[in-house]
Amino acid sequence: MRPARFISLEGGEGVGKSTQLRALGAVLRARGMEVVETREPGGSPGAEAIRHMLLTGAADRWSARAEALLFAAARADHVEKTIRPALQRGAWVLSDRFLDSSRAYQGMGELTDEDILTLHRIGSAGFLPDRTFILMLPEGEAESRAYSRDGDGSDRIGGRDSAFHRRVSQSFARFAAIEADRVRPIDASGEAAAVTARLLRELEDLLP
Ligand SMILES: Nc1ncnc2c1ncn2[C@@H]1O[C@H](COP(=O)(O)OP(=O)(O)OP(=O)(O)O)[C@@H](O)[C@H]1O
Ligand SMILES: Cc1cn([C@H]2C[C@H](O)[C@@H](COP(=O)(O)O)O2)c(=O)[nH]c1=O
Repeated sequence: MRPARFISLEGGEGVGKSTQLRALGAVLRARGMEVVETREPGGSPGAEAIRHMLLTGAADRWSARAEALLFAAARADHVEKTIRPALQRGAWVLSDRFLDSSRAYQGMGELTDEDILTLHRIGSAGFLPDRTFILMLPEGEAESRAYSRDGDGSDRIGGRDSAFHRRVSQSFARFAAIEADRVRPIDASGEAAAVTARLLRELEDLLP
């Protein structure tokens, strides 16, 4: 029997991660697999409480260092309480964002990529997904998808300026280029069903 797998979906705001996570979950369940759909920040009661603290309030509510530590703490709880137990009982776990979001959002300013990886080693023993998909979409398209969903209301981090979000997207693209074994770029344009088909092609070698 093939082992349970941990898959993360990553990318900037509005690229279609949540939509694809649900679609992928439905396809895998139709094959008889147990699937746990989860998200970050969040995915366990403790991490959901931290999510609320991270995504609400004033833009300067947290310093860059406090913010990175809170994401790492939420992830530690998520891994321990939700992800590892699900994998141990044989379920596949699909997570809407994981470590690479911290690397892309928190690891390119006051803190470096190495700092974020160090926090992850401390918080979650360096636990990594078996495969990570980076959903890629031209900037304007992602923005208009997010706008059609949220209007002007975005969360504390989503509301940062477009230069910030451009750097985030560039960081994600870099991870896909330099960590090609784990991290796969996926063209997120076109119909949702076409994107799901691209994801499944890139997952085929791991499927039972
Ligand atoms: N392939 C697609 N074509 C057109 N619209 C789409 C497509 N996929 C998703 N959408 C729509 O775009 C919006 C953003 O999608 P979704 O919430 O899945 O993105 P996300 O990456 O999870 O966003 P965020 O990180 O900001 O939460 C939603 O309104 C969704 O219905
Ligand atoms: C995991 C993680 C997330 N973020 C940011 C990215 C988004 O702006 C929000 C999460 O909102 P979503 O609608 O659920 O995608 O949080 C981050 O900055 N760092 C992280 O590690």
